[in-house]
Parts: sequence; C-alpha cells; structure tokens
Amino acid sequence: MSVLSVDTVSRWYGNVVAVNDVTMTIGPGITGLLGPNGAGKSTLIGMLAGFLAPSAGTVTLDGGAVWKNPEVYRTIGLVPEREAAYDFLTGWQFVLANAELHGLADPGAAAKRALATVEMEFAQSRRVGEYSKGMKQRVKMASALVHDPSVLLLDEPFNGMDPRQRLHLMDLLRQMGAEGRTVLFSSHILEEVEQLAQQIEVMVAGRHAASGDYREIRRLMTDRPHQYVLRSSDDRGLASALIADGSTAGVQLVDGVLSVEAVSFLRFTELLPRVARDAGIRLYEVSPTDESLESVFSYLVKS
Ligand SMILES: Nc1ncnc2c1ncn2[C@@H]1O[C@H](COP(=O)(O)OP(=O)(O)OP(=O)(O)O)[C@@H](O)[C@H]1O
Repeated sequence: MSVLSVDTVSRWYGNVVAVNDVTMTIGPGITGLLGPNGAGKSTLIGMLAGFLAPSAGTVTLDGGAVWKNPEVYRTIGLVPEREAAYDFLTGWQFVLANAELHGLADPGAAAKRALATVEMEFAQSRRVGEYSKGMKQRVKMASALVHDPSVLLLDEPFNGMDPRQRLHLMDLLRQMGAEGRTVLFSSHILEEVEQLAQQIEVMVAGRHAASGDYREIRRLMTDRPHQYVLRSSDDRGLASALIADGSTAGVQLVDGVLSVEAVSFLRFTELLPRVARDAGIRLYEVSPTDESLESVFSYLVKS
C-alpha cells in the first residue's frame, strides 16, 4: 500500500506559477486528476514522480521524500504525456532498456511480461516511430510497468486512443487499482474521469479546486449558478414572472435579449416551464451561455 502526500506544494517557472500551494493525499485505488489545459496537472505529476523539484513544499511517498531519492523510483511508474522520443528503437528494445535501467535481475522476462500486460507482443519487433498514437501509449505503459511498481502515474493516457484501446486501458487501470496499487491519471474530460476514478482531484489555474468522489464533483459542477438566454412568446412577461417568483438571480432584458442567472440548475429546470405555463407564455429557446469547461472550473475555484 503506497500513499503519496503533497504538502503545500508550489512550482513556478520564472514568473509563471504552474502549481500553487497544493495539498492532497493520493492513496491506493484510482484517482483522477481533472483540470483544463494549463491547470498544472503535468507539473504536479512530474513532482509526484520525482522528476521535478517543488519550488516550495514537499512530496513524500510513504513518508520518504520523492525528490532526489532514487529508492522511490523502484516503486513509481510514470507514463508521460509526450510521445516516446526513442522512435528508432523497437517496442521490445524500448521496454527492455527500461528494465535494464532499473537493474532488474531478469530484464528480458520483465519486458516480456510488461508487453504482454498491454497486449503489444504482436508489434514488439516494429519500431516505435511506426506505431499509432494508441500503440505508443501502450508501449510507454509497458515501460512504466516493467518494474512492477506499486504507484502508477499517467499523464493524459487516453489522448489519441480509439474507443477499443480506451476500454482496454480502462480495464487495465481498474485491474491495477483492484490489486491495491496507487494509480493516478490526469484528464481534462469529466466523463473519462467519472468512469474510472473512485476519487477525483480537480485543479484549475494551478490551484487545488475540489476533491471528492464523482457524485460530489458532479454536484459541484451542476449546482452552480447557470446563465441562460431565453426566447419566448412574451419575453417581457416572462421576465416579470421570473422576478416575481424570486427563485432566480439577475433577470435582465437588454436589447430584446432575455438572460437569466439561475442559482440552482436543478431548481431552474423545474421552475422555468411552470412559471411560463402559469403565465400562458410559450418558450421557444433556452440556451446556456456558460457551459465551457473553463467556466465550470473557474466557478469551482471561486467557491
Ligand atoms: N517548462 C516550462 N517552462 C515554463 N512554463 C511552463 C513549463 N511547463 C509548464 N509551464 C506552464 O505552467 C502552467 C501549467 O502547465 P502544465 O503543463 O503543468 O498544465 P497541464 O494541466 O498539464 O496542461 P496540459 O494538459 O495542457 O499539459 C502553464 O501555464 C504552462 O504554460
């Protein structure tokens, strides 16, 4: 059982604060690290893996520092986001080289086992440069698993995978989690994280914005104020009826466009048809104006 602890960790590059005062604990099972592009996920993963030094704070694995501590590399496997750079090697050579770097007693047997785990034996004699994106992802996974680590860190592992490869990787990660390994993967897609992770950590603009299981994170994301533009048979009448009801905040009719800020998504979806019906008004259009992932995430940061 391995536990990673991130304690008041920050990391900056010159003036850019990539990770800002983050504290979290990552235990056995699958954790999803969710956040939009540029949120600091890769930087955090680099520090968890011992590849990047925190500018402030500490990352520890079962109490031992991760940075400048080669002992912990025996326990951690990292699947980085960038594509494998050793295109001239075959899949077999690439995975074997990693087994040798780890100083394993039988590197050949370890490489064989790791390639079998990701079902890549069929392509192991081909050069990595000739692989599809999904195959590159799998061979990187084999190389991260070659020393049978109890911690597996994966940076955007589903990028570029087709649906079948995606399901296969999900099964593999589930199996690793069920074996009691500590698995953390990053993604900017909520649905992907929901399907797989028992625990979700959300990062936005370098900060740790939320933490919980998928139900909690879903609730935080749907239960925030939503902005809508409405079109109806009587916008003015609808605006008055909504204001009179008092369950919405910020009803505005500007230049003939009716916009409403709903405090609770669920309440608003029940309220609007009722208010319109009672006032004898037909609804033509209800469009959310702020559904981008960034706006959802920035709401989480503010709350
Ligand atoms: N080596 C670097 N030098 C300068 N700035 C960097 C460096 N690496 C990352 N950054 C900056 O730090 C911030 C966080 O980047 P990071 O790659 O960790 O985010 P991310 O959540 O993984 O995003 P993505 O999914 O796009 O990779 C960004 O503003 C990025 O431009």
